[in-house]
Amino acid sequence: QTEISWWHAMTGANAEVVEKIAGDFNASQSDYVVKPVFKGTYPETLNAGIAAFRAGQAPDIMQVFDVGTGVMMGAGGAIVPVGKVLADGGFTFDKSQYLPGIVGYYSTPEGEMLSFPYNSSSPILYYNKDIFEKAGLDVNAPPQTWAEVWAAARKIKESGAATCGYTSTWLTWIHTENFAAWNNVSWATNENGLAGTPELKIDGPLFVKHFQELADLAKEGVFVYGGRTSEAKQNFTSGECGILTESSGGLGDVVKSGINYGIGKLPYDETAEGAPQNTTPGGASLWVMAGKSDEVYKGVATFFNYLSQTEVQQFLHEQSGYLPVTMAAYEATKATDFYEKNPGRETPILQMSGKPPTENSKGVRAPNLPQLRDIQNEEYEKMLAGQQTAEEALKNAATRGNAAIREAVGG
Ligand SMILES: O=P(O)(O)OC[C@H](O)CO
Repeated sequence: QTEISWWHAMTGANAEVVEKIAGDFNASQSDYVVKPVFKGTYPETLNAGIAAFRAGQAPDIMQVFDVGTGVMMGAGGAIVPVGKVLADGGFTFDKSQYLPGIVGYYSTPEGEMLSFPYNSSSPILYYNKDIFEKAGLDVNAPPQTWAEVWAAARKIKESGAATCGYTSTWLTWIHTENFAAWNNVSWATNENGLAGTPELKIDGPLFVKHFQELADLAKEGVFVYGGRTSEAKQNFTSGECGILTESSGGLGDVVKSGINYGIGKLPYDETAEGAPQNTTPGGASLWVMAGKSDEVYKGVATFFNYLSQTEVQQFLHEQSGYLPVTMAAYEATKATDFYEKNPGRETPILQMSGKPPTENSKGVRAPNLPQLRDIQNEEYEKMLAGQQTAEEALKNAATRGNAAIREAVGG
C-alpha cells in the first residue's frame, strides 16, 4: 500500500468531514492510504508547507487557502498541476463539469487546472433567532444591508437580548475582498490583480465609510472582534453574539452547536450602485507537491477522482456548507428536498453565480496576498483598538500593501 499524506487546516465539523472522506476512500480500495494531518490555521498550514518544502519534506497533498493561490502559482517547480496529475493517472479533469467561477479561480490564464477545488465557500450572514426574538426583531427577516445589520446589532445590545450584537470572521476576506466584489467596487487595479500586478484601492470612500461604521460599533461594544481567521464563529455558537458574518463552510459547526439559527445573504451597502453583485470563491484547494514517486501521483489522481464523484461532493456540501464543486452534485442536491428542508443552504451558491462577474468581482490575486492580509489585519486591529481612524487604517493598509507588492515583483 502506498501512503499519501494530506496536510489540511480543517477543524471541528470540517475536520470530521476530512476524516470521513479519507476513511471512505481508504476503505473503497486497497492500493492507497490517504493520511490527513491537521497543521493549524490556513496561514499556519501554508507556512508549514513552505518550510517543509524547503527542507525537502513536503507532504504529497497540501490544502492551501484561496489567497495562497498566487503564492503557489509562483512556486513553479514546487508543485505539479492537478490537470497533469489526473491525466497521467489515466483520468480526465473535465472542467465543464465544475462550477465556472471556481474553475476560473484555480486555473492559469491559459486554462490549465492547477489545484483541486476541495472546499469552496462564500460568506453569508448567520443570526440567532432566539436572540432576535428577545430583541423584538423579526426572526424571519435577516438584515440585508450593512445599515440594517448595524441597526439590528444595536437593538440586540441595547435591549439586553445579548451582550454582543454582531461579530465577524475574516475582516480581510469578508469586509475587504468580498465587500468590494459584492458592492462592485475595485479592490485593486488590473482586475483585482487577475490581469496583472495589482495596485490596491482599498482606501476608497466606500471602504472608509464601512470600516468607520465598524469602528464606531466596536467602540460602543456592539461589535465584538474575534480574530483574524475563523475565531469569531465561537462568539456566535456560544450565544454571545446575535449576528455573525462567516464562511458558508462554518455551517457544520453552527449546526453542531444546536443554536436556533437562520441564514441571510452577505449584506451589501445600499449606497453602492448595482449592489449586490456577486461574491467570490473562498475556502481552499488541494495542491499536489513536486518530487514524489509515480505511485504517489497515481494514488493522488485516484483520490481526486474519488473526491469529484457526485455522492462525495454532495456529502461534503450538505455536511459542511462548502459549495458542491461539480454541477452534477449541485443538481443532485437540488433534486432532493435538502434546500427546502434547510433554508438558506443554497444562498452561497446563488450569491456566487447569480450575476456574471465584473472586473471587480472575479476574485483577487497578488503574489503575496497572505502578507497583504497580515498588513490589513494589523491596521484594522489598531483601528478597532481606537488608535486610528478607518481612513488612516485603510490608507496605511493600501500604502504598506502596495510597497509590499512592488517588493514582491521586484519593482
Ligand atoms: O473559512 P473558509 O474555508 O471558507 O475560508 C475563508 C477564506 O476564504 C479564507 O481565506
